[in-house]
Amino acid sequence: MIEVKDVYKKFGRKPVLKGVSFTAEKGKITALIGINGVGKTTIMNAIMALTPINKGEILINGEKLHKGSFEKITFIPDAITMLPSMKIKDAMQFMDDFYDSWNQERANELLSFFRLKESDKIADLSKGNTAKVNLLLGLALDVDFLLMDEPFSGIDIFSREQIAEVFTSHLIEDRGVIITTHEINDIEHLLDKVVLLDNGVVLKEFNTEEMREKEGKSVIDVMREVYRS
Ligand SMILES: Nc1ncnc2c1ncn2[C@@H]1O[C@H](COP(=O)(O)OP(=O)(O)OP(=O)(O)O)[C@@H](O)[C@H]1O
Repeated sequence: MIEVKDVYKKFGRKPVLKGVSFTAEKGKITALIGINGVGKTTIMNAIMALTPINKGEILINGEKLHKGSFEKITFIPDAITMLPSMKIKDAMQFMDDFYDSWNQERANELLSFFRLKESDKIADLSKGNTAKVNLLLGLALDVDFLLMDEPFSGIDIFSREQIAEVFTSHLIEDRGVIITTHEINDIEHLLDKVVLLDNGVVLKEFNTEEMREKEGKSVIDVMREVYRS
């Protein structure tokens, strides 16, 4: 489980996170949702220890992030900054050399699923195909938790559907996923839990199935209620 406990973060004098708490479990997809600038990426960065927090605690399977944690958790950022000068096959080799958890079989499956060619240079790919490579490099790691920041950003509807399909086929198994997205419609049916953020705090955290069954509300219905009140 990932436990984010009462996390505070300021940039200069500007408070961005003001006591954020939520959990994300293995085998489930948890979505962090909120308007631009609410602090979703900051939370992802804090979980990965890419940005220091001012107060609070973040635990992964009950432990603070340490060197060994990077074999348990991986982050797929929204812009591929990794390995642009490489061909896809060299990027895969790099990942294999770097991570014990690299799973080449899964990488090959994803490569053919996305119809990517391993001889293609990453820098020459379209935005959608770059996002797919990004996803492939993250998903082919056998980790417990996967953090994905805006995997649908700037991607056409067909590629979005393809990526959403990967969520069900390759992603979950017994892994835990935290995703940030503005494209709720595409993946609402895949989400197990939603964390709605605003103004540096969690406004509401709910289980999507329970919400549907007990209150007959979709994620969008709850968002309308929470953000318009
Ligand atoms: N390194 C930084 N230095 C100063 N301010 C920052 C830094 N990183 C983020 N911020 C500010 O923190 C706030 C939250 O940013 P963040 O990127 O976490 O939001 P977000 O919810 O992911 O937004 P979006 O939906 O647009 O991706 C913003 O006001 C942003 O300008």
